[in-house]
Amino acid sequence: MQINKPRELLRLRIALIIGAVLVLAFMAADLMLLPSSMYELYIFDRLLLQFPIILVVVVLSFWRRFIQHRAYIFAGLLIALSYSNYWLIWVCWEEHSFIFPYEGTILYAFFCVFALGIAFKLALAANVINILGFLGLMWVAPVYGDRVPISMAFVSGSLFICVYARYRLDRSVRMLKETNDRLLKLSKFDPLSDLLNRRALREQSEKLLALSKRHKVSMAVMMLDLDDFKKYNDCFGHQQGDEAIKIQARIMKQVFKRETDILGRYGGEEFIVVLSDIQKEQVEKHCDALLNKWKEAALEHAQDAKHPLMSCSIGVVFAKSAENMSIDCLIDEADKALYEAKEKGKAQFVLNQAQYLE
Ligand SMILES: Nc1nc2c(ncn2[C@@H]2O[C@H](COP(=O)(O)OP(=O)(O)OP(=O)(O)O)[C@@H](O)[C@H]2O)c(=O)[nH]1
Repeated sequence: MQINKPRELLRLRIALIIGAVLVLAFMAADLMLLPSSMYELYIFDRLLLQFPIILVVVVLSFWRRFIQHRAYIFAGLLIALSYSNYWLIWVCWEEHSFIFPYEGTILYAFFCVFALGIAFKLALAANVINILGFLGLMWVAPVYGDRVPISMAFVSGSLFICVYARYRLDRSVRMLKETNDRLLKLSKFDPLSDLLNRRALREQSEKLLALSKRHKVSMAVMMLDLDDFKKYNDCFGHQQGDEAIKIQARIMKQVFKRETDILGRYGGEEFIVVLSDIQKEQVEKHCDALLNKWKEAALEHAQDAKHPLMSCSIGVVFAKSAENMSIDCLIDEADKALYEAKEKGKAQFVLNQAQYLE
């Protein structure tokens, strides 16, 4: 997914500052709880361990590749903050026989995973390391006495819920993105031919026309129409007719391969190709290629059709310069050329040069 880097960076820095402010707020609350003999130790942990760790991450956020590596950095931050808390719990117990609360560990996990956005797999890894660390701490320093088992269950359970919630969230976002991509495709592409639909065809053609005008390059618009398609449908059925439409689309994709070539279904059995920066001779070659590919396909036509094999007629308008052109007038001209091709006996192309429009 594309992200807006400056905005994402700003959002993350704000989240880090909020995190630092929260640490400060909790410091005020903790200092009310702690005996004064422990102030020095506590302030060392918060101001000389946790604050610098957060500061390092803020500084890292100015690194060019921070966005790419942010999940690893935040996972590291979560582990470092949690272990600095474990150290404080341990030293408070060892040196002052003071029972320091463990709830901060849970808060760090939720903050880093959701506010900073550590994705599921890294969140899982970091929280497993933190759970193991807490279990290890309880093993070497059973600070909470009778409450050790429930404390271990509480920390493990909370961190597990944090990771599971992240998994559900990531899954929902992924599903939403997939649905969004599908809807975007549906809104742009014709499902039968997988070519651009009429609306997207118009939008992209307008853009290509504007570019062609700016760069003063040529343009060509082709209109393709399957010959005697009604007879084909009547003879072989609508479903076979759909197959012929798919073949037409496949042939078009085989012939037009440039990234800028615009291929679309204009409606029914009519298709449009818009080309830019192309020579007239190349356009003619493309038309021959389209007609030949239909011959190679050798799709039997209805008996009363003009030709024994399925074919298409092509009307082309070629403009050396796109100046003073509009997409509508180019399509109109291509349509007239198509009519000529049909009149002349179908299975052929007629190319008109749009001189009078220049
Ligand atoms: N199978 C199928 N048929 C379609 C589709 N869209 C339009 N058609 C059919 O295409 C046929 C077009 O017929 P006409 O416009 O008379 O043209 P034609 O029979 O190809 O005759 P010429 O253009 O003169 O060669 C109609 O019978 C439509 O029902 C589609 O998506 N699938």
